[in-house]
Amino acid sequence: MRVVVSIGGSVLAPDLDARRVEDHADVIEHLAREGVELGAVVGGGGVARDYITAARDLGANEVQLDQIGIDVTRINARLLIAALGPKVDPKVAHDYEGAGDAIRRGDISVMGGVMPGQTTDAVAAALAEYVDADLLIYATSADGVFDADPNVDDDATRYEELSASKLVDVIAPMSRDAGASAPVDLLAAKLIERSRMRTIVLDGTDPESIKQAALHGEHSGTDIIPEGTDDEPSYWAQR
Ligand SMILES: Nc1ncnc2c1ncn2[C@@H]1O[C@H](COP(=O)(O)OP(=O)(O)O)[C@@H](O)[C@H]1O
Ligand SMILES: O=c1ccn([C@@H]2O[C@H](COP(=O)(O)OP(=O)(O)O)[C@@H](O)[C@H]2O)c(=O)[nH]1
Repeated sequence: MRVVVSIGGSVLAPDLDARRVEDHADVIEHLAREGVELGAVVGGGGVARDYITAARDLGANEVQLDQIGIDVTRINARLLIAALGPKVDPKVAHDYEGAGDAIRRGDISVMGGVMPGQTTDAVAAALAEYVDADLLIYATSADGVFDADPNVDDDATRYEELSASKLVDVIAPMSRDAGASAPVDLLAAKLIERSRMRTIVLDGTDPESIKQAALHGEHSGTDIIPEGTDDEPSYWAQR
């Protein structure tokens, strides 16, 4: 089974805490020991937002801000690599071929951002499509996709299940500025739709939830189900 996990910066690095990174690395290593082939994509978190805010005040344009964001995601990727054992590719992959090669030879590959105009959500969706992953997991700071921002609207309701095309509709009105918050970005939603990738969006604050979702499909977030697929995938039934 091949899984791509997107660990949002809000989950891995809201601030710098070695213990939190270690806990996520432990789960990734556990999954690898269970025979799961893994790509991990990490976001920029609070540090990226602080840099982006400061650079915006200094007059940087959105592409320059994205470039700063990408640099920070790659620093966070290095942090996760530092916490992972010998089965990780020690290089932060800067493109999908590099990540795919590492995953195919049995290493865990870690990526950050790759280009302006998107977020690491899109990187994770493209990597999942490129390596023909069985499953894409977004570990973010909200427990799934809601019909409004749950941190702002007390009446926001979580979708237990969404088609990819409905996901696109929910995400489309959200901001695309550097540092914006959304459970997944619009390009990611479009890539999930075209690749028909089975996807889970969950609260990754407790990394155990990533483990349960990857190994058993159990979680309390949102399932993005490819249209026309009703059955549970066979890799979960086998466990
Ligand atoms: N419709 C929505 N459903 C879920 N979360 C949303 C929604 N709209 C906005 N958000 C916000 O998006 C945040 C996740 O974005 P972000 O902090 O960038 O996460 P990550 O670090 O995982 O990329 C959530 O904490 C939530 O406040
Ligand atoms: O391929 C990428 C990945 C990231 N970013 C920039 O880096 C920021 C931080 O990345 P991300 O949003 O994925 O981090 P998170 O929200 O998970 O903290 C984004 O807002 C973008 O400005 C980018 O331009 N291209």
